[in-house]
Amino acid sequence: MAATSLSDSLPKQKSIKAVATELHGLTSIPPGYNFQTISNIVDDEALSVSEANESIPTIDFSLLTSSNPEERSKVIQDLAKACQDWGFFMVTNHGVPESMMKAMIEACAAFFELPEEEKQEFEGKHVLDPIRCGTSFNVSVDKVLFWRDFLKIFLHPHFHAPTKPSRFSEIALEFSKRVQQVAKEILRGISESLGLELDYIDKAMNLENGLQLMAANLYPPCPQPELAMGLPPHSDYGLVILLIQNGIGGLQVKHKGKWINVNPIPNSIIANIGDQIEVLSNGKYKSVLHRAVVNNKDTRISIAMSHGPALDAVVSPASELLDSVSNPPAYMPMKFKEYIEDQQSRSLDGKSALERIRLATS
Ligand SMILES: O=C(O)CCC(=O)C(=O)O
Ligand SMILES: [Fe+2]
Repeated sequence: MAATSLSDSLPKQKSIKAVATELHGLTSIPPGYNFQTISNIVDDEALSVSEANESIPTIDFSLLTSSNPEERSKVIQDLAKACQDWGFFMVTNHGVPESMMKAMIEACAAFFELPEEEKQEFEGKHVLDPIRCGTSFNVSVDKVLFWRDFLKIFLHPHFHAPTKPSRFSEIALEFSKRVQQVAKEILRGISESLGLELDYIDKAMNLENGLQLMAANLYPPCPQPELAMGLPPHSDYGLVILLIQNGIGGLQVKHKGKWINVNPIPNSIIANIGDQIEVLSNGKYKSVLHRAVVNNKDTRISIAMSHGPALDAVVSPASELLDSVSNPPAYMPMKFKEYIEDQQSRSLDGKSALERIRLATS
């Protein structure tokens, strides 16, 4: 007889879509979704959302591929500044057609609309299963449930897609190729901005076999948005993450101790630096805490496209950037696959995965 794990014997956690539908018309959330019960007071400075009209910087992607050396060097400087000061930026003129971004969002919306039994076919068990849908973050360890359903798919080096809804696979294949080109060009720019060879990251991280992952997130309207949380503060694994959304806000970025609402320029793509760039740059570019808050009116969908090293690549600070006296290595080398397994199997908690490989440098 096949061994059953504990999670197999527990009742299945309902999707937030199903919970929100059942709540329709009610004014309070089930107690298990109250994020306030676990957020600690020290972090509550974190609850203050900046009133100032601050905005994450913008990078004009078309200049990254410019043949004019002055334009290129200017945008590399802008990129360096955006990575150092914010870790987040909006990418404009990226060349991914608006119709393709819309089609991808609609395909994800249609997936979440599937009957619950049909979605259950894609309920992966292991964090490295190539197609995995579920709710919250990791229900076997989450201390409270998050107001979020997700669909995670590995798109590269091997392409996977759910067989339903019917055009999902076709749309995802086209979208993933276009977005991967944008990510690769940004990573060339980041290499250059760090003073490394243009293709340093490409080679060192074996991007030919790099992991591209789609994480589609669904956040239905919530009757008590101030008590619930879509995704708690976290940084992302990977090198660079490119995110699109269905025009509804909810992403907040922590900047200088305050949460800043991200209001993207229409049709831009939001980019952020992942933990593996923090390691590779030896902390010069830091992955930045962000979270997804929910609202009581609109269903929000976001799609985060994560671009990482090959699963078996070992990520360590680039030796070219190190100096035994002034810049000793600040992170332990770690295989990307092991990093993902570690980060995804615990509860999502700030930058705790990166903390575990940080070295004392003084
Ligand atoms: O929904 C969002 O805007 C954030 C999503 C996110 O941070 C993630 O999927 O890692
Ligand atoms: Fe994230």
